[in-house]
Amino acid sequence: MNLKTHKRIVIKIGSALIAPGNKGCSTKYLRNIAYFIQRCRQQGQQVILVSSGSVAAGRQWFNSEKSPSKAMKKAMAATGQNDMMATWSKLLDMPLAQILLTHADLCNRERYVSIKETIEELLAHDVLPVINENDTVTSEELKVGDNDNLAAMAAASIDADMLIMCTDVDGLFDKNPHSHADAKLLEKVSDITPAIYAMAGGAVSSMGTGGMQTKIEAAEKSTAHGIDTLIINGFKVESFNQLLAGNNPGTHFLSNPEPMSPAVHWRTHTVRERGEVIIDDEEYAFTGDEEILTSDNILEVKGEFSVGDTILVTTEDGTKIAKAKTNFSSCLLNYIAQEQDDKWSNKQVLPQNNSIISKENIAVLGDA
Ligand SMILES: Nc1ncnc2c1ncn2[C@@H]1O[C@H](COP(=O)(O)OP(=O)(O)O)[C@@H](O)[C@H]1O
Ligand SMILES: N[C@@H](CCC(=O)OP(=O)(O)O)C(=O)O
Repeated sequence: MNLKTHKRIVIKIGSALIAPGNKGCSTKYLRNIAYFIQRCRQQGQQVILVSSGSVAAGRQWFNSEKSPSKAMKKAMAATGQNDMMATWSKLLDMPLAQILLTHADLCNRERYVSIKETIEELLAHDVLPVINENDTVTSEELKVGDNDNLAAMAAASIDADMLIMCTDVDGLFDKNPHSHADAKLLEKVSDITPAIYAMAGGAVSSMGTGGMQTKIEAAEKSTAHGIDTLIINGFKVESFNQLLAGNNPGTHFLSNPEPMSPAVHWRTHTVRERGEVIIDDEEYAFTGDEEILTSDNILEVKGEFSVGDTILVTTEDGTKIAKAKTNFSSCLLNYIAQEQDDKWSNKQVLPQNNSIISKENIAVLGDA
């Protein structure tokens, strides 16, 4: 792992670094990070910042009980976002651009392309993009929910080659270091298996969202796109010195040498499925030009979806086969599925050999 060989770096900063101790924004830890960003840019590298901390920064202005309501958190975010941007502006001698996103923005192909084009333009003009989730407008359905996954989705959208997640511990340990004194740091992870996920303890720092679980999810997304991914301790200046010296100061998740195509990656790792089609368990070829999945194959349809939505294709035993764009609505597919159950009905609802899913950019899933 050598930072210097990377050209486009996404750096994600956790809340505890922005507003340590819940006392509003502080420059205490951000100075080192600002210096690191400046050095990267001097070396000719492009940097994109994903900054958490709006809720933590805004908290001081609210008479907040221990666990604030969703509405109060949104109000804190709206207040703290301003302080957070102002703090970065104070530390970074460069123009900054604020980009507030929701999951719905990233799932919509037109908006996704628009986000990518805007960031490309900002980078071409040496403006530093600062991304956060648009907490004020999010709902359960619309939100990413944590900035680790948001950073990975953003990194993939702009074809970054490195993602650095700065947090309050040295990296991924084999168990939560806060509750296990004998926890050992993993320096390199080449395969993100269920055993790696099992290392993430439930605990999250007092200010963070998602803990190690969401960082591993993010690493799975970004490495699949060919992005080298690091978790480092953002409290320690030494982490940044080591990075600049070309060393790995934390946990390095190795990028996949054979990354997915960007469109397949988007469908697999950014878009959420709106429903599910359960098919019979014959073998299907999800590549090539042949007809792939016809109405004859449908056993059951779950959820409500429209033409063009992304759906999950599974078999009866729950095996996930693919994520793909549907050519038909759930309403029509449900009708067809029911017609097939009716032995006396011989209705031909769809032309034979009419594929249920679009043949473009099918994401074949691991189980297939
Ligand atoms: N296996 C593990 N290795 C390291 N940290 C872990 C592990 N399991 C759980 N954690 C927790 O994850 C926390 C970091 O995540 P989080 O609080 O969400 O930080 P951030 O705000 O930087 O995103 C650590 O403080 C630690 O309590
Ligand atoms: N959008 C939220 C950050 C959510 C989040 O993921 O926080 P963290 O786990 O500290 O990176 C905020 O600005 O407070």
